[in-house]
Amino acid sequence: MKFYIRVLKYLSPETHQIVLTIVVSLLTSLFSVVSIYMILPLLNTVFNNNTEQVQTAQSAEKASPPVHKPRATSVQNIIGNIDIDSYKEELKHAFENLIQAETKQKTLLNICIFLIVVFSLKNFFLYLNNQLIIRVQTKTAKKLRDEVFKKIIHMPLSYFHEHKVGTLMNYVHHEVTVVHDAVSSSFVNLIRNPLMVFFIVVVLVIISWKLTLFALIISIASLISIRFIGKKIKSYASMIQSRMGNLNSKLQEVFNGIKLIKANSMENYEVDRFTDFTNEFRRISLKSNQLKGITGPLNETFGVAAIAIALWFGGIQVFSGEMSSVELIVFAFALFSVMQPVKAISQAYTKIQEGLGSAKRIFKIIDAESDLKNGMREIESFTDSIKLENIWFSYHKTENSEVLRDVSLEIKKGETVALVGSSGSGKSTLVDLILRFYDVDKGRILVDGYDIKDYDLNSLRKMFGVVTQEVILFNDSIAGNIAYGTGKNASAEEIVEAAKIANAHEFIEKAAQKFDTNIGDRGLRLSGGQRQRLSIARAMLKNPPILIFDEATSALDNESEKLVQDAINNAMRDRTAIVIAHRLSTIKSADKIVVMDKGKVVEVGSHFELLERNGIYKKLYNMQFLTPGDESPSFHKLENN
Ligand SMILES: Nc1ncnc2c1ncn2[C@@H]1O[C@H](COP(=O)(O)OP(=O)(O)OP(=O)(O)O)[C@@H](O)[C@H]1O
Repeated sequence: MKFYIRVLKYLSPETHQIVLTIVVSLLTSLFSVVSIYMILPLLNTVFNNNTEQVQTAQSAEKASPPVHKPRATSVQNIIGNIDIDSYKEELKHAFENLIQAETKQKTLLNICIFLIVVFSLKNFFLYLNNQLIIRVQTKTAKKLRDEVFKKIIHMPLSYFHEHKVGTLMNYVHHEVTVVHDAVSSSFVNLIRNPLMVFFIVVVLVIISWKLTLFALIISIASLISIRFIGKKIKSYASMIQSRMGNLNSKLQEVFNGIKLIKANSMENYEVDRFTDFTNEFRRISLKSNQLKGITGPLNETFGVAAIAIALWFGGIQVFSGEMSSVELIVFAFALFSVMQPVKAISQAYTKIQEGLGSAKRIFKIIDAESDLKNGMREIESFTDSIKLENIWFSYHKTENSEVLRDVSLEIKKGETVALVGSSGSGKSTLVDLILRFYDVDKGRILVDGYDIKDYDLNSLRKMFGVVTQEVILFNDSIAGNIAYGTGKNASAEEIVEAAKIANAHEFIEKAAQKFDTNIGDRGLRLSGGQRQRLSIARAMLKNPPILIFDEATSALDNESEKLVQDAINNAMRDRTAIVIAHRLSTIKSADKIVVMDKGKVVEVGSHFELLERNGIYKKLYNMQFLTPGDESPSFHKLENN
């Protein structure tokens, strides 16, 4: 219920539209019922051939054996002071006055015209009603979708490690759609259909309260059984929902790693895994649909049973002269008409339950607290240094899982600091902590003397330009890709200038539409080195005081590497830079080389100081450059320098 109220709160700004929807629902229901009730005078007029003069329902009734008095008494006995029969008579009179004409034929014509008008109005209001519901429902879904996306995108990086991409996509897409459907179902089945049922029941009671009572008992039995099945369906539905998340993740994983799959001829293996998955998915869908399928036939069986009992009981009343045969026909028709909304109401329970389940999951996302608290301090420029003071960090927050242990380091403005060390020694993690993708467990990181936790995250990250090995490019023009993330409208000149610094200008000029060339989905139409240089150009346009290069050249061939390395050297001029590199050749000229091993800083010094120290750096250096038969040009380059 709590969640239902919360979903309703999303609708609350649309109060005027909701009120209008209710009014139109009322009119729709009213006209639907009037159109059913109109059949009574129509049948009376058509079936009564005895007189030339107007044959009204009342006169038809009067022509039948006297039945009202004993019935009126019995109704009064049961419903106290309410004299239903006299209301019924008044209603009939009102109708008859409206349609009565001098001849039977004219009366019939009036009835038919009235019928067309009433049905037209009913359908007009039905259309209006549906349109109003769609407006509110799509607005609610849009609001929810925007909010979920906004929340997710602002969550810290750790959140994305904990949640599969497919599951997150499922929240934004599928779960919101389920709530969207539940909203319309709520409007129709909590407002329009109940009103419709109410009005039809009034008609039924007017015709025969006894028959109505029978039908009501059957309806209640039907509702109870549907409710029971609804619960089962709900649990299957949420199971399918979570599997849908897995499906998205699975597809994402496979298509992103398509190169790896093909290189290892793993297509068939992936097909088998996918087939296992779809088999399981089908099994659950089948079970859920088996249950869903029972709902319809069960409803109809109960509905038909209600009508059959009503007809049997009504027939006996007609035999005993308590009601006319025309009334019985209209009663059966009205009862049949009430079945559809009752059925919809009973099925709505399942739909609304599914919607509430999705709403619950969506609100869990919306309410998720980010463990990275934003600071208030703005940082306009980098003036002094970055200091890491005895920092400890672990991804899993369990004992002995620390990735960084008691790391202290100072990076002064204008310095180029290189991080080296074996794979998994914690270099990238250290950089991620400086960017505050995660918070340190112990110790602190200071930028210009203030803890980075005190800074506003956006303003802190504006100080950095990051170039990583995996370059993320979008399906946009080259210029658009370079300008991404600058937060300003970069001029064409600025973009060209950035491209020049990044050694990218030459290949861009050769492209079909130069800077306007679309680079295709994820930049696949570019070589690795070109992508790297675009990424450097992007960092240059942002013009940050501190640059971070994470393995920026490790995936390139020697020619590309040289171009990218030159671009990096250009970019680093007059800037503070943190460089992570596996190839030691690329960081030889760094002011400070920090050697990391198993999460600790083990050596710090210049290239030659570290070689002299004869420690881990020397070992790494020997491994990379002095292997017999190593023809690495990097080696020659280093030695020639
Ligand atoms: N998101 C993560 N969740 C859990 N553990 C992680 C995560 N990222 C990295 N690690 C672990 O932290 C340790 C340090 O990883 P990190 O990427 O910082 O090392 P690295 O020195 O940059 O390695 P490489 O040179 O191979 O990139 C490794 O043991 C790695 O498995």
